[in-house]
Amino acid sequence: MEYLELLLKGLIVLFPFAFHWMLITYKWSFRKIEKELIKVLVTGAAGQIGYAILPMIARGVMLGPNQPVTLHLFDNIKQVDEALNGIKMELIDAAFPLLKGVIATTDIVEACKDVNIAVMLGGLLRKEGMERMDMMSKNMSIYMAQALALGKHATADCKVLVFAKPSNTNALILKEFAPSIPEKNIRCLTRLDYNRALNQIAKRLKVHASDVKNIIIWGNHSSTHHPDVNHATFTTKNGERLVREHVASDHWLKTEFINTVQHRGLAINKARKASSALSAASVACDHICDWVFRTPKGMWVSMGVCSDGSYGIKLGLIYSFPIKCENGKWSIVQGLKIDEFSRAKMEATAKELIEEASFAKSCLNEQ
Ligand SMILES: NC(=O)C1=CN([C@@H]2O[C@H](COP(=O)(O)OP(=O)(O)OC[C@H]3O[C@@H](n4cnc5c(N)ncnc54)[C@H](O)[C@@H]3O)[C@@H](O)[C@H]2O)C=CC1
Ligand SMILES: O=C([O-])CC(=O)C(=O)O
Repeated sequence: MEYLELLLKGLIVLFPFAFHWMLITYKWSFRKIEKELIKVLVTGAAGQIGYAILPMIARGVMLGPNQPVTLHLFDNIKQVDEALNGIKMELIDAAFPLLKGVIATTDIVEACKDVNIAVMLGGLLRKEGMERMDMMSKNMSIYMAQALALGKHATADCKVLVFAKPSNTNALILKEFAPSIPEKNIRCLTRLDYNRALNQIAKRLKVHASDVKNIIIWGNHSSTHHPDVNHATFTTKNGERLVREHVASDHWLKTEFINTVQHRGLAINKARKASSALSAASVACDHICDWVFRTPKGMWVSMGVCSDGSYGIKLGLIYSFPIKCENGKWSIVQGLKIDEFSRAKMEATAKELIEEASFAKSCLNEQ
């Protein structure tokens, strides 16, 4: 009887503590499920790629199925003001569970406010008869202005992915004019070239693209980039095999393969009379997903990043390298053997980037 009384008294004393503890654990378990909101800026959002990528981001393709997002849509041409609002209405109507808000604006400051990720699609496409240098100089001043706004208004660790061409050099300008954003966070997209190369090899070997890995895209996202298969492998029933040995045609690898990959964008442009929006949007999600989470074990991808001098590439150039990622951090895959053929191609594409960079500098000095 005494024991029972003692136990009862003990329970009465302990109950408020136990209840409090239960409340805290309950709140914590909720916090674990509810991830912090990520704000994603898409510039040039009223364009072709914008229309393809926005629903992908809202559906969790880029940042995972549990990640709530707010989308910041920016486009700067007056006529697109209405189009932007139309896209906003569509995004709302689709009722994506992860989409917590949409801002559609032609004001770059409002667009950049506190964004965690910036997908830079905005820019001028080269029209027929337009000089490449003309297109480049116009896009460079656009990137300078947007870099200033991003540097001032985005979050300090904002991750930036540049699409708009010349994408490596636009990213370089962004790096120069947004010094508050760590240079490790400024990238350009060469994943499309990478995936295109996987597909050409897969077709040749009669396997699926997902069975092929570790091709490298070196250099510029232009027709000088070099798709290198010297370290690439593919999966068979009997284990991994070297692509180069099984293709068994150096001639094909050095001519048709490279040429097809380098000019695939042009071929699609000719066929569609528009850029490769669907595939570009999809691989941009692959790029950011790998960057935020990780590249699968034993596998690398290609991304345009700021050169640290690896493989003899000029320090500071935005150049496509083999990249591994883990938990938001990335590194250039080191120690790969480079043959004479690849070395010459890597230098040629670096030379083009050096020329673009000095052209950019001269354009910006004139302003
Ligand atoms: N790196 C890559 O792998 C790829 C790059 N691209 C490039 O991505 C860019 C976008 O392609 P699309 O969506 O097909 O082009 P698009 O012409 O359909 O859209 C571009 C959008 O940018 C907007 N824009 C123009 N000037 C702007 C400025 N100053 N600020 C903000 N927005 C501005 C336009 O109003 C338009 O809505 C192009 O430069 C294209 O060449 C395309 C495919 C692959
Ligand atoms: O030329 C374009 O706008 C499209 C492009 O970069 C590509 O498909 O690789």
